[in-house]
Amino acid sequence: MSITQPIIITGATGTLGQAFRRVCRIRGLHAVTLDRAALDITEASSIEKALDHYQPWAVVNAAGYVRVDEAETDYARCYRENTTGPQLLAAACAAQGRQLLTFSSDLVFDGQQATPYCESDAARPLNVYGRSKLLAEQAVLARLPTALVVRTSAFFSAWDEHNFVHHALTAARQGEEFAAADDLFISPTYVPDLVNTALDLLLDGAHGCWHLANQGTYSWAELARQALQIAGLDESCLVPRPAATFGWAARRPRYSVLGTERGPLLPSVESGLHRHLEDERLLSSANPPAILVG
Ligand SMILES: NC(=O)C1=CN([C@@H]2O[C@H](COP(=O)(O)OP(=O)(O)OC[C@H]3O[C@@H](n4cnc5c(N)ncnc54)[C@H](OP(=O)(O)O)[C@@H]3O)[C@@H](O)[C@H]2O)C=CC1
Ligand SMILES: Cc1cn([C@H]2C[C@H](O)[C@@H](COP(=O)(O)OP(=O)(O)O[C@H]3O[C@@H](C)C(=O)[C@@H](O)[C@H]3O)O2)c(=O)[nH]c1=O
Repeated sequence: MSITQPIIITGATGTLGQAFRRVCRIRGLHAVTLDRAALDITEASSIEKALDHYQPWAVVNAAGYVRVDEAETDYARCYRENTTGPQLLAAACAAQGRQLLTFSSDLVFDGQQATPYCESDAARPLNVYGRSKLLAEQAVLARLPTALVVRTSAFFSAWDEHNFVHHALTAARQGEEFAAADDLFISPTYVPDLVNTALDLLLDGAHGCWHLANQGTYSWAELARQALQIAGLDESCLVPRPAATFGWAARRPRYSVLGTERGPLLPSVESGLHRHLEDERLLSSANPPAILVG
């Protein structure tokens, strides 16, 4: 790669896209984030135009369709954004000799296992979103075997408000009840850890499927409880409930904890929660560090 060539990041308006922009800035990596208008991943001509214009050494696909329940009925859009998009990106990167990093999910698994899922474990999704992600993995690696496909899960970060931990903390601070599933077990993932490690792997030329999530097995209710405990908030607002009582449209695996046969690369969930709360404190202070803002 030439140092004048950037990384281009799709999905500029989303949680992951914004986190990549921040981390690249912090690390001094030359990166350009592109929103849907600048690069629509479902349009081959839009991809080609962006690649020709920026001549990136790598493309990070942070775009996707994440509304797991709506996907059950909005499946055409879900497949277009989660499967067709990555497939077109992989074909374009293969044609032009560029590297690609794209993201998949713990929801490719059916939850029948009782031990953490590794990269080589059989994937059998239970819902439309999970199927769209599994099809994407297969399509991407078939077209571009050197692509880096990262399976990850259950984002949390203080860098935006669109996540479960933020909602739990906000409810507790406002003295409102917060119901959380106590029978779905997941791998919560602190977005800055994910982004830093995914970039390390990309820079190292890693390829194939990797599981990246913070270490620990949590139900959603346990995740909320630990966040409240670390924040020193009253836990009485927390209402642990079985998932079946939420009336979600999409089935979810009972257990989708991500392990890895490549060696764990991310620290514990507890460490991520401490840093989430520290970031919150810094961002709400009178003079937040410039590097953390925007
Ligand atoms: N959130 C989570 O807990 C997890 C997420 N993931 C994966 O991480 C990725 C990012 O998720 P997250 O940041 O949470 O998602 P967000 O919903 O926050 O962001 C999705 C982004 O994708 C963009 N986008 C959608 N369709 C297109 C398109 N056709 N062309 C260009 N951009 C498009 C959206 O743009 P616009 O604003 O225009 O709609 C938005 O910027 C996804 O692949 C998701 O499956 C994996 C595991 C867990
Ligand atoms: C808002 C809220 C959610 N939940 C549950 C529902 C859900 O299972 C979980 C998180 O809610 P969400 O709908 O945000 O996430 P959900 O769609 O289940 O989670 C997934 O997102 C997709 C994109 C992924 O790829 C997965 O890794 C996973 O994180 O927490 C509660 O228990 N209480 C609440 O108040």
